[in-house]
Order: sequence, then C-alpha cells, then structure tokens
Amino acid sequence: MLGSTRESIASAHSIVVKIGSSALTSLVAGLDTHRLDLLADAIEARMRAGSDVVVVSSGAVGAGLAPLGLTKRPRDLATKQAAASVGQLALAHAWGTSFARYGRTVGQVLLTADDIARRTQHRNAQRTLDRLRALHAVAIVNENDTVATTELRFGDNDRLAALVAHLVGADALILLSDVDGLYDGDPRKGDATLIPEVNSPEDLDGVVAGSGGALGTGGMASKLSAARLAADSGVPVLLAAASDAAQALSGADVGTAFAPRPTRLSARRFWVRHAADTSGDLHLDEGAVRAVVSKRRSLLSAGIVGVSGDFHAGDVVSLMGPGEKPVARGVVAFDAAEIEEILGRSTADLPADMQRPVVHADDLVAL
Ligand SMILES: Nc1ncnc2c1ncn2[C@@H]1O[C@H](COP(=O)(O)OP(=O)(O)O)[C@@H](O)[C@H]1O
Ligand SMILES: N[C@@H](CCC(=O)OP(=O)(O)O)C(=O)O
Repeated sequence: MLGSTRESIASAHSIVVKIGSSALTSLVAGLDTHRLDLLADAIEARMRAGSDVVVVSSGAVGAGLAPLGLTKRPRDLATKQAAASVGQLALAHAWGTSFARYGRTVGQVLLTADDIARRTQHRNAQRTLDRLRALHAVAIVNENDTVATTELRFGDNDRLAALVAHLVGADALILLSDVDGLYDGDPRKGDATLIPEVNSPEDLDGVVAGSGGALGTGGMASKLSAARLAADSGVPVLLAAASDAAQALSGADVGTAFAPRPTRLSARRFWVRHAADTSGDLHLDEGAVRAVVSKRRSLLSAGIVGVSGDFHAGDVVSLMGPGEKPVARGVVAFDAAEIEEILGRSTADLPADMQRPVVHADDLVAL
C-alpha cells in the first residue's frame, strides 16, 4: 500500500507544495532567501521533469516582523495583518526573483476560507490557477491575511494547501516544514520515533501531535488534519523537511507518506464536509444520530429536537448529537423557521408539500 503511495507521489503530474513559515523565516533574520532559492531549485527541477506545481507559501507574517521592528510573532489580529501586508510583498518578490533565475514567471494568489466556501469565488480561483498553469507560470498561494477575520481564517496554511490540492485536482500534496516527518511525539520534547507511513487512522493511535514553533501556527495537529482532508479527496500526502525538498520532490524515500482513502468523497460531499461554512445547527435525538451516522439515512423532522441559527434552505448546517457533539454536516432542505414548525413531527403528518427529508442522505457527511 505504502509503496504505491510513494510511487503515486513520485509520479504525480500535478502537485501542491506547501512551505511552512519555519522553513522560510526566522525571528532573528526574517525571510531567508537562500533557503527559498533552494526550494525554488527543487520545484523548478520537478517542473522541468514534466509536473505542474502550485506553491502554497507561508511566511508573510514572519517576513514582515523585522521591517516593522517587531521581535516576536504578534498575538493580536491587527498587528499580524499589518506584518502580513508588509511581509507578503517581500515574500512574493523573493519568489519572483528566485524563479526569474530560470526565466520562470510567478503569480500571486491570495485566498480566504470564504473564497473556497463560495462557489463563484471557488470557480474563479480554480480558473486563475488553471490558466497560470497553462501559461507555465507558478502560482504562489497564501491566505489573504489582511482581509481574513478571526472567524474566516483558515486553521492555517496546511488546511489551505489541502483545499487548494482539491481545487486544482492535484495528484499529490507535499508539506514541507522544519521537521523531517511525523513522530510519535513532539521531537522537541525528547525521544520520539519517526513514522514513515500512515495507511489508516489506526496508524495514528498513540501519536501525540503537538503545537508548532515560534513562527509556525498550526503545529503537527494541523498537518494531520490537512493530511486527512487531502486523503478524503483522494490525494496522497508527503510530510518532509524543507531541507530535504530536492529529495521529497524527486521521489526519494524521505518523510512520512499518508495514503489517501481508497474511494474519494464526491466534490459535493467534500465541499459540505471541509469547505463550506455552517450557517446553523440542528439538534438530534439519539435515534436520529444512529440513523444518519451508522445507517447513512436521511435526517427526518421526527428526529430533530431543536434548531439554532438563522439559515435558509440550501445552506450547510451542523448536525449535533446529545451533549452538543457535532456528528455530521449537511445541506438543509428547509429554512430555520420552517424547521421550528415541523421538528419532532413524523413526515407523514406534515403538509404534502413538506414531506421530504430535512437533510437528504446524499447531502450529508458524518464527521
Ligand atoms: N508528533 C510530532 N511530530 C513531528 N513534529 C511535531 C510533533 N508534534 C509537534 N511537532 C512540532 O511541529 C512543528 C511543525 O509545525 P509548525 O511549526 O506549525 O510548522 P510550519 O511552520 O512548517 O507549518 C515541528 O517543528 C515540531 O517540533
Ligand atoms: N498566512 C500566514 C501563514 C499562516 C500559517 O499557516 O503558517 P504555517 O503554520 O507556518 O504554515 C503567513 O503567511 O504568515
């Protein structure tokens, strides 16, 4: 299984490479253009070998600190956004200068979670990335930090990279960081063993995924959830050290390879599960939780005990089990106000024009 995961990464035609802040910036020296050049070298080599590469580059905040006289990563959103606006300019310029050594043009693509969640923006971003690829330019993607609000933020760029991999239909996602793979515990805290392959969720039993470094944001936990997200869309993931970029991009046996799930989620269900923002919650009784989670049935009005949020038919909502535990997500077929009227009632007792599931099984994804 793993052999085939590494083989599919080695032979992938379309690749998303995500580079973490810790690999490109440091608190003392800011943006490290020498390391960035080495990464561009490895990416260019893979492109010359026939692959399309989209780069997701973190590092805007890290690159903006020194020019603003800041000595540590700010905690408040406004200062982070100010640092990102300064740093993004330097970061994009550095990528442009680096790829120019090869006569290669770069394009900057700044996205927010909202862009990925809304179909029109989603399609526009897809088209831009596609056209850049057709024109042999490298897209340098980052979160649009200056407009993203706390609620709109990606968990971090690992998640953004996995969503971009889905968006461009990539065959592989390579996450480059300051650590050379997934360990069973945080390697900074002492003895830990590298895990070369993750084929199923059981391979993660007992793994402690800790927080990131001074400049990283998500730590290992966000890389694991990004790997799962990519796996859901059928994309194999390699997590490796940025210092091993040349090996990682040329198919060498480095880092941790994550196998994709054998059957990928449909684009619609992937969107419901990972990309869309939820507009409200439906609260389910035990029987309804069993029906939608274990039996993969549609959610009927009889199993709903409460509704919160002001949403409309067609919005994505969270399905909450007893104890306020989110158990599924789905596209709702009624407005919130209509559900207030029908909750707890069996479908046969509803007016004829309302006799349909509240969330159809095809529009529902268990978490
Ligand atoms: N189980 C683990 N395996 C590997 N690294 C881990 C683990 N738990 C925590 N880490 C830490 O996560 C860091 C990488 O996350 P982060 O700093 O967010 O990187 P990036 O900036 O590349 O996104 C590593 O430097 C490592 O110390
Ligand atoms: N958009 C931010 C990066 C946020 C982020 O996810 O950072 P990292 O965990 O280092 O990939 C920036 O460019 O500084």
